[in-house]
Amino acid sequence: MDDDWDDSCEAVVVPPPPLQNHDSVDEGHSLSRGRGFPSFNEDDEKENGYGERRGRGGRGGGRGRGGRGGRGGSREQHSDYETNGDHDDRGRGERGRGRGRGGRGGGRGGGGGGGDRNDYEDNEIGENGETKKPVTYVPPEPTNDETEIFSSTISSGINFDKFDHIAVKVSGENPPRPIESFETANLRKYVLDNVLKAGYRKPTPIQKNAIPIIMSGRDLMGCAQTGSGKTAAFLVPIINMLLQDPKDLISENGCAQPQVIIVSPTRELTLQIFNEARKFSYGSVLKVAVAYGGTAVRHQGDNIARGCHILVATPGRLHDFVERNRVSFGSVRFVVLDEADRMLDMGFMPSIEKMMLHPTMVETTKRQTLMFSATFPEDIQHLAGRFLNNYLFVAVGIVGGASTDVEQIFIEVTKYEKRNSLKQLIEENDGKRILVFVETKRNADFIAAMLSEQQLLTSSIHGDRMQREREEALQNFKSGKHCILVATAVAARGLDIKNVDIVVNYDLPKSIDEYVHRIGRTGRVGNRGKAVSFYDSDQDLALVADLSKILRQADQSVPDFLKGGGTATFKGNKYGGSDVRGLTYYNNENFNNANTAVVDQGQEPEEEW
Ligand SMILES: Nc1ncnc2c1ncn2[C@@H]1O[C@H](COP(=O)(O)OP(=O)(O)OP(=O)(O)O)[C@@H](O)[C@H]1O
Repeated sequence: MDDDWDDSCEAVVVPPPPLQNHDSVDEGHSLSRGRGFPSFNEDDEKENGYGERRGRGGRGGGRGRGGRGGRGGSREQHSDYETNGDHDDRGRGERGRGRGRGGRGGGRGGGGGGGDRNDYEDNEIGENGETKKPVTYVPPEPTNDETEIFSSTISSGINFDKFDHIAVKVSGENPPRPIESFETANLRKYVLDNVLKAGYRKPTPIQKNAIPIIMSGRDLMGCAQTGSGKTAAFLVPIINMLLQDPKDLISENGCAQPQVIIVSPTRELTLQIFNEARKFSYGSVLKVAVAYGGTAVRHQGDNIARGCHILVATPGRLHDFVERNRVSFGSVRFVVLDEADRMLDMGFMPSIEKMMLHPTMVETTKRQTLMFSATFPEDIQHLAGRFLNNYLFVAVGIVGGASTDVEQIFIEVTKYEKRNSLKQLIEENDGKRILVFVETKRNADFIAAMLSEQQLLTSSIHGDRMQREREEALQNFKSGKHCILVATAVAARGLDIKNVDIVVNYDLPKSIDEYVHRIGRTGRVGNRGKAVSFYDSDQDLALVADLSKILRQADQSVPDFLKGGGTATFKGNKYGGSDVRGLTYYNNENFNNANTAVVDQGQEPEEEW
């Protein structure tokens, strides 16, 4: 299963009392000052659930962790990518785009026919249909407080208006005109009010284009830089259309038939999209439900069984419910793949195929299929084509390019210098909110413990942590209670966190796509951000060409040690991204001239560097 790789260790989690909102999270779970990190004794780790770890609060952050650190250096531990798929990246292990993905595949067998499970235990279903240990974590109920619902938005920054100068390319047949404003987008009053309550004054380029495309009934592949409003670009028109043309909410024999299925690769991103969907449908009749791994099955199942228009899910948990006959796809009007390139690479493809080809799934021409990401390698676009129907392709700026609002700094280090470099960087940026990416789960714990010893309030998030811990870590970072979050790739994509001042790549990722997503956790929606990456030539040489291309595209200087590294592996170029169908691009400004004809001009040439 793709998204619940760590659930089996959760059998011993004691369900917390229902919490009204995240702010009321029990402080005892804090990871600061050495509390709450997984034991370094592997036996302890096996036997201890979260509760027991908490009980060791008095154990100093440092002792024992020092020993772990020594081992960390010599003992290679694979990342979330390679070992258990963490959220999403198991077995990927590639450098560069579109090549060498492999290793995971397979997905869970069985279940294609809807399954015959109708039980309602808290056990999750394993990869081969086996029943796993029960998971009892019940997440806090989502808030109903209007102010809180609408406060999650990041305020747009000083560069927001510069979005308008980014080249937008649309390809495909009969693209509708982009909208100029939310007020003239023919939105229903409820929806427009919610958009305005969220503080949106002007649509971003992806919203200007995607909203009319979706509202005209078309399929879409949308590519725009990190933090440029892709979520609202699909949620707003979908919610508008559901309200415009309401269909009965169907839930028969406890089996819900959602009209919208939105899938994303990680649990936290799924939860975030769920909250965004609640925001834009606030006050309406629409019911939004969420399903993601690491949480009690029964709890989510009960909510879903009451019927929902919109279901936001991770693929593993979604299939779990499908196999239990709790969800079917017979009423689907929209399927959305967020982080679509990730959802369609080898790791998640089996799950996506299973959903798209499920016997109950509405056929391609009778639903709308929408895919969004900041990165969209061409080989993945090819794979996507079979799930789409005569789609439009929208590229805002360079497909796969980094946000130009992020200043990218590289520091050349050896692996032995990394720790001191990190400490120094944190000292120099006292009080700033810093997100530190590392490659391995073990290292995430080690670095978090090391920083906690220095009295720096630190959380960590990775695939070996229990879901409750993951959500608390993220919440502590979001609320500013902890200034530092140490994360693996599980936090690289999609998370929208206010005031992230600096992203640190303590370890550079294996692929340029992930680099782009990681640094995109800062510098969002027109705000400026900074990314500092530790470059270790022993480890990171294969990424050099891609990094220098990304830097040049963002008009940033390339340090000498990143020059001359061969040919970049990805094809985004200065003049907009490419639609693999080789169709003509219509720039936004030329929409008056864009007619119904589609002219095949062939593939855009790769830009020379
Ligand atoms: N038109 C707008 N005006 C002001 N703020 C906006 C607008 N659209 C989106 N935002 C805000 O911008 C932030 C980033 O949006 P979102 O998370 O949808 O970005 P994204 O493009 O999906 O990024 P990523 O590629 O990292 O997933 C959110 O806080 C969102 O509320």
